Amino acid sequence: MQEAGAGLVVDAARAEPFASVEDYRAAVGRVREAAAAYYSGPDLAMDDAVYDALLARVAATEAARPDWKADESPTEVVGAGGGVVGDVVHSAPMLSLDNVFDEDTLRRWAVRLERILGRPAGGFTVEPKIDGLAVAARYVDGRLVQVATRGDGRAGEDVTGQARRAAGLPERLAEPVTLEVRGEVFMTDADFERANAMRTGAGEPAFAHPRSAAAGTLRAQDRTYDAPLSFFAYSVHRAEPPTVAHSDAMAELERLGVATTGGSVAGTPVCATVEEVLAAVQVLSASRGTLGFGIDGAVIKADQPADRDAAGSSSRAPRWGVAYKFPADTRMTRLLGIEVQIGRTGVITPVAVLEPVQIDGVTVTSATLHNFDDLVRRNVRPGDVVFVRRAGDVIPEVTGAKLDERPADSVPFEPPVRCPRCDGEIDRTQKRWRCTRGRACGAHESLAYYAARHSMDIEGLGGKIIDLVVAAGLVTDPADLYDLDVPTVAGLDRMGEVSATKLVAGIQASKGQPLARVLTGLGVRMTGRSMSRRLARHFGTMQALLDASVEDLQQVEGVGPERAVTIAAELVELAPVIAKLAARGVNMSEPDLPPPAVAGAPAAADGSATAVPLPLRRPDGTPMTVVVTGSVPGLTRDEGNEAVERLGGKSSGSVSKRTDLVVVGDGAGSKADKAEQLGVRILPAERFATLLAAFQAGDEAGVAEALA
Ligand SMILES: NC(=O)c1ccc[n+]([C@@H]2O[C@H](COP(=O)([O-])OP(=O)(O)OC[C@H]3O[C@@H](n4cnc5c(N)ncnc54)[C@H](O)[C@@H]3O)[C@@H](O)[C@H]2O)c1
Ligand SMILES: [Zn+2]
Repeated sequence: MQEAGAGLVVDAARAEPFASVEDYRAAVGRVREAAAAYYSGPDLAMDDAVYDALLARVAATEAARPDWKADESPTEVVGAGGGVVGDVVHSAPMLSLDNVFDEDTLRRWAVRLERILGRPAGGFTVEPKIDGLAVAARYVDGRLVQVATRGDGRAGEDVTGQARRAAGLPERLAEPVTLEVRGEVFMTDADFERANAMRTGAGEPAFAHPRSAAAGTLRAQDRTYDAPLSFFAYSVHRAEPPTVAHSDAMAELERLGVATTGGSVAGTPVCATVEEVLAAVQVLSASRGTLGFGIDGAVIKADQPADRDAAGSSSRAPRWGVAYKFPADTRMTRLLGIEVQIGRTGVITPVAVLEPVQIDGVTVTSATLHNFDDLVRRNVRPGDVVFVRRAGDVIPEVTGAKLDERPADSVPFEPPVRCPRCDGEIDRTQKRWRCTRGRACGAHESLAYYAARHSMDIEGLGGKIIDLVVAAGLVTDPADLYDLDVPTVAGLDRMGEVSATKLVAGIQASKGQPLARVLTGLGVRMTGRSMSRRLARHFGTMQALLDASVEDLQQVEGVGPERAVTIAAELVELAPVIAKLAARGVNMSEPDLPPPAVAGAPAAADGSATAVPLPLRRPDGTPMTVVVTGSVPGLTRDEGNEAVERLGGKSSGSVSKRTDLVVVGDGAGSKADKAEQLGVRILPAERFATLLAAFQAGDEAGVAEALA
């Protein structure tokens, strides 16, 4: 038997069965309630990840204790039994699909299909699994006469009135044919925005996310507004059995004027082998964030009618097709607060601070709320349970709130009245609010940060002078600094010729600073000094860094998916300033590190060749934690820390039991004492300088001696 629940059973292998029959029954009850809510309208009981996990545990329990199994278990019926049964009886059952969650299981599915057929299948289609609601649409003589939901798979509800408005489901076909089209009614991301604007305009609560918006709209009885809907077909049924391949039938449907999954931006490749299918699934998964509509997986189907006939279906799902589910991209979590962020150009945006939530393996702690209009329109409040979507490499967004769980004492967020950074006026004429001072709003802070000792280290460029040049309109970004000349600066209030000359010379001298400092100075969000150094060393040049993909960025130690996305977005935003800096002759590369490789020497983790193994590594290869205190001959404090990292260590500011080494130089204070108390190894600063010199010269014996 178990062909029907195959997908569930496979996933169940990873799920934990319930310990008691009571717990099992309670879970079945919760699944049924959730499915009923899911298929009947805009409200959700739980997010898909939680639902899928619960259902997997139900299936695991049934596998372990078949004697406990509930009648009509949600694992065995279409839509877990949650569909609303209507009075439109389907011409043929509308089934569910079995699920697979990884490549191996898909391969096993294909092997099983081949065994049933007694030969390899004659090709597969790979379609996007649209995250909407299934409907069947009947055309008689080319006219749309009836649209029904899936219901329990046997009979569904009549939704003709609302479905007629779905883009892609035309009133009339190009030819007067009689057929039934099946497909998914959904909302594109853009439709979702428009729908919520209409809804809140009509005084109704906003939808929480696109799928519930589509479900709510399709089943709305009396509509005071016409929220947009879309449709993609994924199958066609005619009176006579099919003779052409599924892919050809769909192309024909497209020609008749119906939108299909194959005609969408996602496309529907036809694949000869399972390996080709897997490659197509990969491509689809990678494009997930950029399609403009939500998908929750890929649907793989045997393309040939003969294969479909031979494979047949169980009562719940066909054997000739399967859904390759992608990890859920939408989760529910608590909105802890709303922060106001002011960008470099003065754009003011609300940012959601979230209770950490795992989305597709990434811990998400903050998300964009787009703009203040949206915040009002989506009716999201601090304290709400919200829906957070993270699709592909895009910055996570809050799509809406779960209104039935809103705390009684919640209050709407008060948008700022004046710019929170400079107290200036806010321009609210555009969707994206801006500080009227634009780039100048944050200029003081960003210039001070750029000039600071740990960044570009520009002597003489302190807060007062920054105020002067910003107020005079001479400088709004760091690149403008390099255009300052002595006569202009000398003409400023309280500036003499001498100090002007010194300042301009200091600014010009900073052009030679290494890339790591340029990066630090630019203040890329989610990077600090040591991360900037790691990025600079890994990529070597600014161009290589700008060209890096989000995946490339994750090759750098300490850069996870959330940080990589932010860094990539920041670099795009900074690109104009970076180009301006480069045009003014600011160095955009990291000086060569350790000397060229000697045969047989290991390559450094960052890809640069080293002659000598990194000395500040523990036996297991992880970096030693090193504190530099007091002065190291020939090095500034920052350079001392840079040197630690070059030598493979991790520099830290405070001494603890976990510190591996403390470098003690002249002027060292309490840190040296503490190191002694804790018994942490101490290296005199001169020895450290010798170590660095030996390392840079590729002198392995010298390195060993310095550390001895
Ligand atoms: N959050 C909740 O409370 C809750 C409750 C119930 C279901 N769900 C979600 O719904 C999923 C299961 O329900 P379901 O109705 O999507 O799936 P299903 O397992 O019944 O799969 C079949 C459905 O996939 C859809 N589909 C989309 N694109 C398709 C394509 N190209 N070809 C064929 N079919 C296509 C159709 O609607 C079809 O009816 C679960 O995985 C779960 O994540 C969530
Ligand atoms: Zn401002």
